[in-house]
Amino acid sequence: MIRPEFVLTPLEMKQADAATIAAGTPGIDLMSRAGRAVADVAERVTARGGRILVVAGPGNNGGDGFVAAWLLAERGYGVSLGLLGNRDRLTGDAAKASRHWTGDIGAAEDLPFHEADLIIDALFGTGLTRNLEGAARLAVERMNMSGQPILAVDLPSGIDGETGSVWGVAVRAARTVTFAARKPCHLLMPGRAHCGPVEVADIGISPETLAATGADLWANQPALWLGALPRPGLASHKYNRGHTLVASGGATRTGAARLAARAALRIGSGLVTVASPPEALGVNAAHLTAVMLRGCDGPEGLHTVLKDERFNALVLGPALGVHANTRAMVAVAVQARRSLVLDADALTSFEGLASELHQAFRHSPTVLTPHSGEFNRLFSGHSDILDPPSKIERVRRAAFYTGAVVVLKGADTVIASPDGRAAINENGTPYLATAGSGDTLSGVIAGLMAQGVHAFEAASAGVWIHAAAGSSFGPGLIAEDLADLLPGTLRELLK
Ligand SMILES: NC(=O)C1=CN([C@@H]2O[C@H](COP(=O)(O)OP(=O)(O)OC[C@H]3O[C@@H](n4cnc5c(N)ncnc54)[C@H](O)[C@@H]3O)[C@@H](O)[C@H]2O)[C@@H](O)CC1
Ligand SMILES: Nc1ncnc2c1ncn2[C@@H]1O[C@H](COP(=O)(O)OP(=O)(O)O)[C@@H](O)[C@H]1O
Ligand SMILES: [K+]
Repeated sequence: MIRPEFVLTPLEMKQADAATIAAGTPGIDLMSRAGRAVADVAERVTARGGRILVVAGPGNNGGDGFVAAWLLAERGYGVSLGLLGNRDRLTGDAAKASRHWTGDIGAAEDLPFHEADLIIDALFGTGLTRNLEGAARLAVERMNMSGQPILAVDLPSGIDGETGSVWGVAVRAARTVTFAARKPCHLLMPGRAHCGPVEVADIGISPETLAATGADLWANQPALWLGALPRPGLASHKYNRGHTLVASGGATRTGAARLAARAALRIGSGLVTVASPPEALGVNAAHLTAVMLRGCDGPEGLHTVLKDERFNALVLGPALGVHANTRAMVAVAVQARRSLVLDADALTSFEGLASELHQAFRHSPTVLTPHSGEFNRLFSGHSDILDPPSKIERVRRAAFYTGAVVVLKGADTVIASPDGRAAINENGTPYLATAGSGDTLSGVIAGLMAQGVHAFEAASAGVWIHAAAGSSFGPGLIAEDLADLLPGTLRELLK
């Protein structure tokens, strides 16, 4: 069984470093292994004898750079090293590492970047806490302007390790080597776009040590939830594969619900019904086949429909309309304690009214699927939720506040549970940015919950499967395609 991949914050990484050192591995050994891993990648991508420039900073990231520089010189490369600041100011392991380097030391910003076959960026790693200015900024700008390939040590300098944001300016790396585990910046935008492919080098920090930091953030990959995916048994029948109900908008706003409904059916919900306002029954009937249809007039109608206990998962929101009636339907659904996915209008209807959702979902499995516009509208005025610089923290706080699993969609979708677990998704494609794609996602998640998958696993699996389906199609993707791409994606996953 493949382990789910932990993503460690810089602080947790520091704890794991410290624990490893306390258990008997000297810090300089960790640095030597880190530097060697960098040298190994550099060697792999640069022809023997090529010109390599190492840009070293004043902390331990620079220390890794010194190790890589002397190893590469030993292996026959033409290595030049530039340091930001003064050699005498280096301390600790970085000072120790620098003693191996017997060549000249130039100024970081003055290296002949255009002549490099490879630039190694060891300026800053996880220790960066303020904007790049002066020589540091110049060094980064010149590296980027050179057009030569840059190998980033741990992370591209100028990127914040925890949030993935840019401290004024940041290296655009061709590839990145990080140590022990990826950090949030390798998955979150814009950091991810600065990294290129990221390799994780083993520097002797054990998986147990990583886990002991209490990390509860993962890369959203099948290992995180594959075991929770439903597989129908020999004796399964449609009634024990769940029944998903999707509320439709009015007569001119019915497509979104059908997209969600078809996705719920494709992901394996045994039955799916569209709950339609009376005036939209005709148009819905004209477009539905395997998906069933039922009249449902507003909150009272929903209350009546939900008397049938077999409807065990609900989608509310896609094209439902932004008004008090939508809020009332959410209240009915919460009262009925069904698995619930709230998207689009069901979220926007609570603009400025998020306090009505405080702990509203703690008693029933609920997933909220806002994009960033919906998220900001929903929590407007809640600076404790909107202000943290880390997207992960914002989503976690929204989950704590509402008692729901929250999926903040985008190129770097983050899924967080009220219990603190969180995952970052990375298998999407910009072709998913198309009308109705989010409606499909809500159907996928609800369809999984209908089959008994817990909210966090349903949300994480749903996001990944939706993204994999979209990625398998690529250019020209429209939301109508997505549901029909689910079987291929599922087939791969479940084989
Ligand atoms: N034992 C460990 O902790 C290990 C750490 N490793 C490396 O150590 C790195 C972290 O090292 P550090 O914590 O020393 O941090 P960094 O090396 O990332 O940077 C901190 C240094 O940069 C300076 N600085 C910060 N912002 C600046 C700015 N805007 N302008 C100019 N100077 C600035 C700080 O004063 C400090 O000297 C990791 O990214 C990784 O590369 C690896 O060697 C593996 C082992
Ligand atoms: N650049 C991108 N890369 C990957 N996925 C994306 C990107 N942009 C949007 N998506 C995904 O596309 C979907 C769009 O959802 P949403 O904005 O709700 O669309 P709609 O309201 O039209 O249904 C989400 O799953 C989101 O994560
Ligand atoms: K770096």
